[in-house]
Amino acid sequence: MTKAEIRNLYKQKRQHLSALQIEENSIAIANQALQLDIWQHTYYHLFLSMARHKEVDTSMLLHVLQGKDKQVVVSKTHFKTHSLSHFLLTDATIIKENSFGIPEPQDGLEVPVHKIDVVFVPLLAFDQNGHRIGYGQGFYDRFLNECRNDTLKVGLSFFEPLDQALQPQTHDVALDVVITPEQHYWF
Ligand SMILES: Nc1nc2c(c(=O)[nH]1)N(C=O)[C@@H](CNc1ccc(C(=O)N[C@@H](CCC(=O)O)C(=O)O)cc1)CN2
Ligand SMILES: Nc1ncnc2c1ncn2[C@@H]1O[C@H](COP(=O)(O)OP(=O)(O)OP(=O)(O)O)[C@@H](O)[C@H]1O
Repeated sequence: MTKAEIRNLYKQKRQHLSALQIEENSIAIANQALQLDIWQHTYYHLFLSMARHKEVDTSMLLHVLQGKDKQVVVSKTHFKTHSLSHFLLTDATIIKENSFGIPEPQDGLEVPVHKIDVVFVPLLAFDQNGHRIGYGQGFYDRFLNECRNDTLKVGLSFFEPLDQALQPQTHDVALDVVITPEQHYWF
């Protein structure tokens, strides 16, 4: 399968999930995350889910992070430059959905990328080497390239890895671990 075919297949697979499956699987992913050795850090980037695209619901993970008193970083999407800017999530942060249905902070304290210790990464599909396919605009490829080498990159997926290996491009940064409802994969 080509990258475009995989992208479309996994978009469809997601659209077939019911609201209950999304909720249960997202809880299972948050519980899997709790088992991992990833909680010794300070700054955690979390993507805020696009409900219309039936992404993993990260609100349970957000509660976990807040319960552990972590610094939570959320991002604003800049479609013109295909870039993200990062803000500390506080009680005062106002979150609004942009025109793509991505909840994002309006303003606040901007966090420099190099401070971020752990990044939870959205994806459509991933392979046995930790390579991922996203929506194809390179937002996370760019962001992960800016991160420190020791920043932990954690993918979240409703589905198990692809059988076929993806051909990585030079800008592709491999994930360190992917969490699915059933298990997790370190690469
Ligand atoms: N929650 C979340 N935030 C994220 C990402 C993500 O995958 N998930 N992104 C990861 O890189 C970036 C945003 N990428 C996006 C890419 C495409 C569309 C979108 O809606 N595109 C088309 C068609 C999509 C479809 O066919 O399903 C549209 O306009 O309808 C939205 C966001 C940055 N922020
Ligand atoms: N670090 C980068 N600098 C410049 N261009 C980049 C960079 N990373 C990715 N791109 C460009 O962005 C486009 C999309 O990349 P790719 O198909 O790998 O996205 P993806 O991993 O599927 O999606 P995403 O990262 O948006 O979730 C490509 O045309 C690629 O050349």
